[in-house]
Amino acid sequence: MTETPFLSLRGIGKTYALGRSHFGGPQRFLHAVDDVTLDVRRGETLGLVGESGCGKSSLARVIMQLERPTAGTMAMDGIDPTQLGRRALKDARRNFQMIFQDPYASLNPRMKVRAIIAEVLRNYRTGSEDEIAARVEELAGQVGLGRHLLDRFPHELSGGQCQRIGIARAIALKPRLIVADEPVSALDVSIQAQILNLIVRLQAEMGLTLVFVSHDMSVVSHVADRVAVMYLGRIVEMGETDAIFNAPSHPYTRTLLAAVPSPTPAARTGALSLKGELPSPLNPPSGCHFRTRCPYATDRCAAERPMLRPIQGGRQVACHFAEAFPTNPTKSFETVHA
Ligand SMILES: Nc1ncnc2c1ncn2[C@@H]1O[C@H](COP(=O)(O)OP(=O)(O)OP(=O)(O)O)[C@@H](O)[C@H]1O
Repeated sequence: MTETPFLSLRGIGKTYALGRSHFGGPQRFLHAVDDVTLDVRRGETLGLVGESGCGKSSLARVIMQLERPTAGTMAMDGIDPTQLGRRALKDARRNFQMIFQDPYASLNPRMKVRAIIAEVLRNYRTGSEDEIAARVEELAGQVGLGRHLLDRFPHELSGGQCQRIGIARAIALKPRLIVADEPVSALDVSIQAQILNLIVRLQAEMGLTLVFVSHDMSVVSHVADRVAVMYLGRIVEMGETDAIFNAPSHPYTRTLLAAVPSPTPAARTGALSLKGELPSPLNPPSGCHFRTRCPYATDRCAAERPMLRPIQGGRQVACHFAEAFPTNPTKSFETVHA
């Protein structure tokens, strides 16, 4: 029997209504997330990658129920959180927490670290004041935050230390799922590995299901079991991390891998460089959203949206020509339309 995934998204969409342009005309809608279907297994780490503006954060916020989806259904540990009222949603939130990109912005500057971490525990009435105080110390130890820092204010701490506080808050209620939205991209490169290692260690120790959002393929390769690549609101490729890195199938995935400084040699062979600007999500190209930047696009790509579908090698790809692309990356792309 196959295991029920911890998180299931089916046809999830998030559309923002933007009002009319300066010149009048019809109301404009921005499809930040467009028909996303995916599963995340219990205890698995799914990396969500794509360039800025592709909808990663919008999808993360929808999963966290910080925003409601405008289309589709979802299930989290068997319940559909979009159907919960405010009180039930607050209860359910114990089980899913978020780590934010900007560690300073997500912390109250007027509170000491001890109170910042305790706040989450008090909100959920997890115990007496003594128990909460003890739990704060325990959490500080778990995330590698020196106890002497608990009586400081956020502005007295480094970015890495602030992110450790953000992580302590996220794990305080022993959640089952964490969504980490670019958790290291605001940090010094020298600190990034420490924070990544901390997240990976906690994920393993706590058996967490983790959705890890990043624009950086090399960061994702360190943490994710599987990777979903997003482009203009849609998933274009999804599969095991090794498979994606060793033999990326979608032309967009290849362009992302080309930007990775020291990828596996196999991934680099046949890598493409991205041409042109990201089209406006207000007016995405017809058919395949990627076609305007794809060297292999044909008339079919403008006329027909490629759906995400399984191909050889245990991955799903949204490209009409996925089979034609060499799974052996030492073969050239020029063979695609030969
Ligand atoms: N509240 C909002 N109202 C209107 N448009 C929005 C809103 N939030 C996001 N968008 C738009 O939705 C699109 C996707 O944004 P989103 O932040 O989800 O992408 P992203 O991949 O996470 O990018 P970044 O890494 O820059 O945050 C962008 O065009 C963005 O301008």
